[in-house]
Amino acid sequence: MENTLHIGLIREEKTPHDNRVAFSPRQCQWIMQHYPHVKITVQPASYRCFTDAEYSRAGITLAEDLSHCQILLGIKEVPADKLIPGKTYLFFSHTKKKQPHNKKMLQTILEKDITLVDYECLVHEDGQRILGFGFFAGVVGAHNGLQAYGKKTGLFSFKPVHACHDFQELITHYFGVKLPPLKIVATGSGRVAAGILEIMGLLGIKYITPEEFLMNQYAYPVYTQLKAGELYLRKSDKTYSRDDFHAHPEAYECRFLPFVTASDILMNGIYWEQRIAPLFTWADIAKDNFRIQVIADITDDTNGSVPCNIDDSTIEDPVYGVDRISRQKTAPYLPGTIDMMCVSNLPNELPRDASQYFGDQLMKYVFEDLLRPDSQLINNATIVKAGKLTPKFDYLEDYAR
Ligand SMILES: NC(=O)c1ccc[n+]([C@@H]2O[C@H](COP(=O)([O-])OP(=O)(O)OC[C@H]3O[C@@H](n4cnc5c(N)ncnc54)[C@H](O)[C@@H]3O)[C@@H](O)[C@H]2O)c1
Repeated sequence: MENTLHIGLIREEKTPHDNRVAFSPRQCQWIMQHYPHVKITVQPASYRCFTDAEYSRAGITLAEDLSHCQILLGIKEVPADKLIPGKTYLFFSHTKKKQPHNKKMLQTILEKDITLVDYECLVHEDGQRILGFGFFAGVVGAHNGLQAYGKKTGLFSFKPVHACHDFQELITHYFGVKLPPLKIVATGSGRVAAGILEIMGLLGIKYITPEEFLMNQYAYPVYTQLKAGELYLRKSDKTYSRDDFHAHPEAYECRFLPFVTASDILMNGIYWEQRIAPLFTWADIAKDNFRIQVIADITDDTNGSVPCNIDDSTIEDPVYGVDRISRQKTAPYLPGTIDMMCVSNLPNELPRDASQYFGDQLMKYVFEDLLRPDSQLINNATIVKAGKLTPKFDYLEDYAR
């Protein structure tokens, strides 16, 4: 058919290889049934969370050569030598903050007359991002944090999430689990926080208001959640306004400190940047009354909102210790350490569910726009159009040349 729109799902070539994908086999099937002029081709990959055979069984064509496709969908950055001239690419480019390691890629995108639409820049009218993997980062991070506490105390044990086929298997794994009394403080209110709360619900951990959490002890596991409004107050008048906080975070102080003496585990899911005050300081960590033993820093900024996040950890080896006095990295689970879970690619432990969720959001809120010749949503997220920086992103000129 002449006006067929060919979409390709590219193989993730960045190393280490990412196992996620923009559409599952069933989602590809659904799209082709509902949009007869759209045809999807999948580039084979041995490490993708859905196998080539699963795409084949769903009736999706697999092909190494995607040169017939107008639109190519990936997840992570595409190595410069793999970029096909003249195509429209969608992926997380990590270029809008002039990230040095992606400079060469952006230069090549300009040279090869490519159009780059960045998933991160696709936003709803109120400015909220449409696409993200935060929910499953929260799920996996909360699980890993609990697992670390179980290992530290010797009180319980879970299997790693990446050993589960999918989220459904993880849920089954939780049946009959009885956790000891413990107190968890979770921070944030976005997707990551929603994932943390999902695990709290699945394990029957009871919600307690922040005020009660600080005052009481419980004979069963409990958690509280601190959103930005509970975490930060303007120094001048002790109030909180969301817009003002987003614009002037440096004018706000952090109110987390009382929770360090009342919690066993911190699950950190806030949005953070340099101008935002950290949750506590090294001096607080060294004090005898610092009760937190395990920190699942899902936000995961090294030396960021959690000062004792001094390094990234990996899915294979997710936890390290930090000595509270010497501030040095140690083996985990020693007396006197805080045990840190600082994995930056948590959704890769549940790639099938994370991909499926991503594809759902893409289908619901972006796909129709992608098919239109002139969509405001897509235009706003287009960093490069046919080899030229768009006006919104022309501040990247010096970085890209
Ligand atoms: N470790 C991992 O694998 C992993 C995976 C995904 C996300 N993350 C990180 O977790 C953190 C939270 O992610 P998320 O998916 O929950 O984000 P989100 O976009 O769903 O939510 C972010 C929250 O921060 C608020 N926010 C947005 N802009 C802000 C600003 N300028 N100042 C203050 N607050 C602002 C929003 O209102 C929202 O409540 C991010 O730092 C993200 O990078 C880590």
